[in-house]
Amino acid sequence: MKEEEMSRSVKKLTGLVAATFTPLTAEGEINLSVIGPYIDYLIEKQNVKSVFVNGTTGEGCSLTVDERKQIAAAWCQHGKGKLEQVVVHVGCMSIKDSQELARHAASIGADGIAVISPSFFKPINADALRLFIKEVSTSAPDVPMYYYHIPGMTGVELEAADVLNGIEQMIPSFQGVKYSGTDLRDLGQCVCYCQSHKWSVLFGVDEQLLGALVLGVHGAVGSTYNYLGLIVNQMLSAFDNCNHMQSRALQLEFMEVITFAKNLGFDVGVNKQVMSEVSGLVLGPPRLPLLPCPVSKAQAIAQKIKDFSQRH
Ligand SMILES: CC(=O)N[C@@H]([C@@H](O)[C@H](O)[C@H](O)CO)[C@@H](O)CC(=O)C(=O)O
Repeated sequence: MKEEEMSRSVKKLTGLVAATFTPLTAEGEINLSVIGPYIDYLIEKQNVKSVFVNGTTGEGCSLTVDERKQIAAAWCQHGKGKLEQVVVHVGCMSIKDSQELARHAASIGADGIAVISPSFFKPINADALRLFIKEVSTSAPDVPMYYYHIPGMTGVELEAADVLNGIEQMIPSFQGVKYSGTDLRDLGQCVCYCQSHKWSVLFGVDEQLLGALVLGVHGAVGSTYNYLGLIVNQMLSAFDNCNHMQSRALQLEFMEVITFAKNLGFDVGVNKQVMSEVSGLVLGPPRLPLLPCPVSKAQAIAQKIKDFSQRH
């Protein structure tokens, strides 16, 4: 499909997208039975209707290819008629695994796929990373492709704007970038480049979202929208209505909550337990090397979140 045809047919990815956790049993096996109730919780309790599965929050890189397929299929199947978009993260260390996951995502009707940079053998320049993304996209040529920029986890510091430069010549299905970084100059360059192609820029540092909205990002993908979606949607509305006092107040209060969490230690394993405490969903433990979170720590953070939610 050509770039202009793709742009016409694609549902633009905007607004809040929950980066979902992966439910595991106490024994550490994937637990698909939670996904149906999880979708109902996101929609009914958080007014969040799009998801990003098998990403960082979903411990995607700790799962087997087969597990990732089962999880992606369950989100697509249970989300049919309920969720607006299911975007599947297919990034792996092996390009063959990423291609297999991309093919599978296309077969289950995913609304989009995303890929991080490989991080063991790292691309030496933007050309190499663009080529990697292209070779993955050829396995799902009609599925919108997003580059998932998260240098804090991959250690790949190539500027996202450099990766975007000219990518439309190589990948007609390319539709934007998920920017989980704090370099606002690079982010601004991505916004400019994406605007000219009608692509989406989705920000992934939840506690800094307001700064990115000012630069023109189209939405946000993050872990905290699993349990703070209602509040952050209020912030988005305040921003859209130019109520800067209210949007700033909400963002600063949000930062307080994240600072409290980070001071206690806030990794995906802790975050997963916090989600279980707040939502009542039984998401189970994280997978090694992440360690289970002491319930008391998760409860302290969950209480901060509940207090924040109840104040608005
Ligand atoms: C490093 C990390 O996990 N970052 C989160 C944020 O949502 C993060 O949890 C949040 O900003 C709180 O610090 C997301 O960017 C991750 C993400 O989008 C994903 O799970 O794929």
